[in-house]
Amino acid sequence: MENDQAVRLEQVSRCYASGSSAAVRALDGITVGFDRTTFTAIMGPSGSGKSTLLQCAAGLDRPDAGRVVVDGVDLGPLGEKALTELRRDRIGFIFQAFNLLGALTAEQNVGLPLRLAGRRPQAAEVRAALTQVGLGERGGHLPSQMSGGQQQRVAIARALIARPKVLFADEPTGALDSSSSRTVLELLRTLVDEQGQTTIMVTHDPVAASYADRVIFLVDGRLTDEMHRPTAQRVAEHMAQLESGAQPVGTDGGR
Ligand SMILES: Nc1ncnc2c1ncn2[C@@H]1O[C@H](COP(=O)(O)OP(=O)(O)OP(=O)(O)O)[C@@H](O)[C@H]1O
Repeated sequence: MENDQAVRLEQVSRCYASGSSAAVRALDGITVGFDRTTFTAIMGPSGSGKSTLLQCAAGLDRPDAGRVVVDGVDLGPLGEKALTELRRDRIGFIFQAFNLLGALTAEQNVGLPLRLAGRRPQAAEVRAALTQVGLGERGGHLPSQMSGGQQQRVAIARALIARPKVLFADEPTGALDSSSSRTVLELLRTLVDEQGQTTIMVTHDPVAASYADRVIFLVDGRLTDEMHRPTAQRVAEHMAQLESGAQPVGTDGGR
C-alpha cells in the first residue's frame, strides 16, 4: 500500500531548542500517509505543529527522529545537494505571502524554477502553466499590477511548472479575501480532480479545509483525528472542540 502514497511520515518527531526553557516538541511521533491524487488539509490550534509537519514532509526541515518518504524516496539518508534536487524535481510549494519576485513579470516568475534547474523555459510551457491557472493573458504583468488572488495563482503556476509529484501549500488563502480565496481553492480542487495533483495544505479556515478530501487534526504535535469528505460546518465544530479542550466527537477516528 505504501506505493500508493505520495508522502509518508513514520514516527516523525521534531524538537526546537528554546533558550533556557525546555525544548519545544513541535512534532511528537507522527505517523501518517498521503495517498496519491488526493487533497489533504492539515488543521489544529495555533502552535500545534502544522507548519513543522509540512516543512518536514516537504524536505525543507529535517526531523530529529523518524522517517519521511516522498515519492518512494527516504529523505533521511539524502545529503543537502540530493535533497535540494529532490525538492526541485518532485515538490511544489506555495506560501501565504505568495513569495513572487517583485521585479519579475508573471512569466519570468513562473519560468524561474526551470532556470534554477539549468533549463531555458520555453515560452509555450510558461504560457500553458499560466493558462492552467486562468492567467494566460497576464504573463507580462508585474506582481504589483495584480490582485492578491492573481499573485497566488501565479505562485501556483510557478509551483507546478516542473510537474511536481506533490504540491504543499502553507495557508495559501491566509492573505486573501473570501472571493479570491474561493477562486484559489477551486483551482487547487480542479488540479486534483483533473490532473491528479496530490496536494497537502495547512489552513486555519474550515471553508478552505472543506475543499479537501480529508482533514487531519494536530494537537500538541500529535495527530488526534481525521475527517473524510469534510464540510466547513463539521470542521468548524471539531476545531471548536479541540480549542476548548473538550473530547472531540464526530470524526472518522484515527488510522
Ligand atoms: N524555528 C523554531 N524555533 C523554535 N520553536 C519553533 C520554531 N518553529 C516552530 N517552533 C515551535 O514549535 C511549535 C509548533 O510550531 P508550528 O509553527 O509548526 O505550529 P503551527 O500549528 O503551524 O502554528 P500556527 O497555526 O500558529 O502557524 C510551536 O510551539 C512553535 O513555537
